[in-house]
Amino acid sequence: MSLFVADRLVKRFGGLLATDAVSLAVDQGEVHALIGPNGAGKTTLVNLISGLLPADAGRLVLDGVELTAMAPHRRVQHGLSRCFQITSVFGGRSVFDNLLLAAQAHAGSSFRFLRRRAAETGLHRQALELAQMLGLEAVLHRLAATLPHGLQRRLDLALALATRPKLLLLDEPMAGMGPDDSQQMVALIRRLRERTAILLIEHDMDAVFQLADRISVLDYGRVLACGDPAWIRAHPQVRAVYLGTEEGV
Ligand SMILES: Nc1ncnc2c1ncn2[C@@H]1O[C@H](COP(=O)(O)OP(=O)(O)OP(=O)(O)O)[C@@H](O)[C@H]1O
Repeated sequence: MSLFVADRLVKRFGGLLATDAVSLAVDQGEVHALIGPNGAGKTTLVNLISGLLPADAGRLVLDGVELTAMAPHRRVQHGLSRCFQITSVFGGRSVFDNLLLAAQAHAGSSFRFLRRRAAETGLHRQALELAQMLGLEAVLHRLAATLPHGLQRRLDLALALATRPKLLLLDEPMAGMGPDDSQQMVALIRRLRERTAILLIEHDMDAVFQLADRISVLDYGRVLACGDPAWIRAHPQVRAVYLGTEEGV
């Protein structure tokens, strides 16, 4: 059984059917990419999954738990995390403080029964572990706002991971990056799949084809095709949708 299932999701904006009975599954350890031309409905779908938008119909299930009617923060408690295109770091705090605050926010009551000192040590360890995982050890004491773009995006990712997600929604992680930063991000995301399944929305087709185990193509709010990268690359309708755009597959 799949870790995550979206089943026949529907979202209307007035007369526009932005999400037209979309079904999608993500397996444990999988990177599932969602691609499609501008306006295809990718952002709407991710907003339905994270709970920012209510669905008009359909169901969402993560690890056997029905998320459909849950508020966004409760979905996070049940293992869904989202890394936004917009940065969520506290610019005026150090990288380490950001990581510590995120670990603390998630730990919440789970450290309640530990003595204060033990709780602090546990949180410090988690913050350092996140820094190591994302290659941020060298900038731990820098103010987050002074980091170059690529490192800020990595910090964003570390903050999303602090909630120990089962499924991570990654919304254009390569946006605004040059080729070097993008390549480093690809390597990082590849390592993350050991920790969490990933639903990746990305316009950078090189990154998508390097990372995805499976790709779903959205067009006019519907899933046009879903399959492994080789199959998608050869799919005549997918090629037709992308033909003539810079994102040609
Ligand atoms: N809040 C809204 N009200 C009305 N229409 C909306 C709203 N949000 C999105 N839409 C419409 O729904 C359709 C899907 O938009 P969406 O932003 O989900 O596409 P997308 O695939 O994410 O596009 P892009 O790649 O440009 O981000 C578009 O026609 C868009 O204009």
